[in-house]
Amino acid sequence: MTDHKHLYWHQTKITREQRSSLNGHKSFVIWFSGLSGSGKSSLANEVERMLYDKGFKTYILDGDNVRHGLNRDLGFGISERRENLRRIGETAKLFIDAGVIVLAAFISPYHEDRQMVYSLFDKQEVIEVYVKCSLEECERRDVKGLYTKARKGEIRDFTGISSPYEEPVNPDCVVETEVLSKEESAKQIIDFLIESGKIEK
Ligand SMILES: Nc1ncnc2c1ncn2[C@@H]1O[C@H](COP(=O)(O)OS(=O)(=O)O)[C@@H](OP(=O)(O)O)[C@H]1O
Ligand SMILES: Nc1ncnc2c1ncn2[C@@H]1O[C@H](COP(=O)(O)OP(=O)(O)O)[C@@H](O)[C@H]1O
Repeated sequence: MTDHKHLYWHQTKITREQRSSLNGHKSFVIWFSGLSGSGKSSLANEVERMLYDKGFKTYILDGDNVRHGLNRDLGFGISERRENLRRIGETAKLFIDAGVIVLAAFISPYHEDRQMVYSLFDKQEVIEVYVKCSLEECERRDVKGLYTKARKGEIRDFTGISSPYEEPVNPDCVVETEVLSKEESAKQIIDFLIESGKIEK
């Protein structure tokens, strides 16, 4: 374990409040959790486009992309998924401090790990979105052909097949991507952000 007792927190001259005020909006994280193929990336991109069009500063953190760089050393075992989310949480925190709205799209399959990530933030800084779609439909979509490979035993610990997905217990939004179009799903989230006072119209 690294010894942190000789580290000191440096207070910056420009505060988060000043950055928010310059941007003209609050910063927070929208955390999209759901099975592979449930629609996390598509939805995060659609919501980002809508926010961008309204002039908000945004950034997407996405499972596949982050695992190409920052988390390229991590696999899909229980402890590696946990470390994956911890690093992403800390990264999201930096973006929030910078005044940016973060859209985080990660399977984040374990209840305990999601709680660990959310505990890094103030309660009002995190919105949990459950991107809900049945395993059958995700497999039917099989966007990247991963379910076929997982069924053949070519991918270990694949969520929904050989690794668990624990549904969010009390999410702020449940988006049913099997029923709604991409645009309707994104609009549901934008409406929630407005109703909950996170953004103005
Ligand atoms: N074993 C296994 N299980 C699940 N997913 C796998 C696996 N191996 C590779 N992939 C690809 O990695 C993407 C999920 O990464 P995440 O960082 O979101 O996963 S996690 O939150 O740490 O569980 C996931 O992306 P999405 O399909 O966008 O969810 C897959 O493309
Ligand atoms: N309401 C919806 N929201 C998001 N994606 C949807 C929706 N309806 C259908 N889809 C489709 O489901 C697939 C989801 O893929 P993707 O966004 O990569 O999922 P994930 O990031 O969860 O793996 C895309 O082909 C997308 O067009």
